[in-house]
Amino acid sequence: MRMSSPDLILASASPRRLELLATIGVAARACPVDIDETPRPDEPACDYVLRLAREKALAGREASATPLPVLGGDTALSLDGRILGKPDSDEQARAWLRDFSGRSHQVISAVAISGPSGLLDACVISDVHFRLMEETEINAYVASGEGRDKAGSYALQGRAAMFVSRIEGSWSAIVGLPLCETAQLLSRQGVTPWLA
Ligand SMILES: Cc1cn([C@H]2C[C@H](O)[C@@H](COP(=O)(O)OP(=O)(O)OP(=O)(O)O)O2)c(=O)[nH]c1=O
Repeated sequence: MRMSSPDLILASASPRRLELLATIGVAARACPVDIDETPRPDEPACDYVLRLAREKALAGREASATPLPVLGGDTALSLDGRILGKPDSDEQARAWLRDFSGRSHQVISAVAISGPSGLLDACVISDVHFRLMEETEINAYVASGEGRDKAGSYALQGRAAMFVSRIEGSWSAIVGLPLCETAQLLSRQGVTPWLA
């Protein structure tokens, strides 16, 4: 992989989006930003993740002082009109997984890229169906710690794949960054390292 010259700045503290970008040949340099992630009253989930992705990209633009494009992303879940981010506690994670058991919820993922073409963004909604889970499985999964820093308290790319019987949408969006839409936005910002 090309390590010396990044294609863009990733306004994120999480290694996951860096790894996802690397899978499509994009080298990013991480620039962590700190923004308030509290949803506004009655804010629709897509509006919420788009707002946070844009705020991350703009905060990254200010913090990094670089001409490179700056990418922000955000992922949250929607279930019965509630927006779920990362769990506050193991107890909350267990309660959420009980809610997911035997039904579908939505994962909403946004990307925003600040670059020469302005601030471009996209929001992707995916349906994730969980099979019925036993209480012992839920307890063991939460105790594994895998879901602690993940939206909705699970990782589809990890052990939680055991519980997900089907998805309708974008796998990469569910695990943190919609790569199809990201590549299209990057092209519009003049970044196409996969063509080199
Ligand atoms: C649903 C799901 C989420 N996630 C992750 C993706 C995101 O990293 C995280 C959602 O939190 P985010 O707030 O979107 O991102 P982050 O805190 O990891 O990184 P930053 O804010 O610094 O950019 O949940 C998975 O890894 N797998 C999954 O199956």
